[in-house]
Amino acid sequence: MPSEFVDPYIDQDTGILANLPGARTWDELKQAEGELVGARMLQLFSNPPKVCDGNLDELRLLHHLLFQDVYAWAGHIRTVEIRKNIEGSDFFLPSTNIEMGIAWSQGELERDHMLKGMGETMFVERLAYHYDNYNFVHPFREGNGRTQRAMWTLLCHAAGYDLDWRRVSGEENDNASRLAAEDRDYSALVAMFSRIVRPCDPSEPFNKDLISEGHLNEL
Ligand SMILES: Nc1ncnc2c1ncn2[C@@H]1O[C@H](COP(=O)(O)OP(=O)(O)OP(=O)(O)O)[C@@H](O)[C@H]1O
Repeated sequence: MPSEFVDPYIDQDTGILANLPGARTWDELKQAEGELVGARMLQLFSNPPKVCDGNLDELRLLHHLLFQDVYAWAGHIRTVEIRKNIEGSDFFLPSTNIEMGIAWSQGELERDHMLKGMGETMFVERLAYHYDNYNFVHPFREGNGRTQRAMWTLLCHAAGYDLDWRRVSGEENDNASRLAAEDRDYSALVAMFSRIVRPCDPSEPFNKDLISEGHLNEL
């Protein structure tokens, strides 16, 4: 009989993700994550990286920067298979294919010139497509959404658009992501991004209002 799978990221004592702040319940962990990752998010955008092109090293750096106070494995790709906590939902890309999956997704972005030089309608459509590609890989055991929101915010700013995540709920983002992943239907992601993109001058610093309320951190 196959032995039961034991998730090495879970502390067998508490039953939740092993974590550096010492949280012992999911609620405690969510609160600690919110505070610690929120502070790191502000730090990231007070001195943003000059270049962002969606490669795996960059995602790992962003994940490490954001989650270093919470998880010992911050910045490391997952070694287990994961799916959304919905019964019957598909697993994300197998962990052994993560490098290949991000390399492919990044190649797609390069073919689209990192979303540069596009009018708003085209920009939003292509962003939805690429967002779904990265979503499907889910490189990390936890924190993919926040890492990805930081990445897209940086990349889109360089392409001439800011994203106002304050106007998105977690539920809308999850539902739109699920529709794209399961049915190849990008309409809800397109609607979401259409509502939150704003043209910007890439040579100007980030608009502080878009970052300060912590919506990049917790939707
Ligand atoms: N069913 C789904 N299929 C594909 N992607 C999904 C699905 N549901 C949610 N997502 C995406 O996965 C992200 C969440 O991944 P994960 O839980 O690893 O990240 P997080 O940073 O911990 O959470 P959050 O994004 O909620 O703050 C969401 O932001 C969304 O983009």
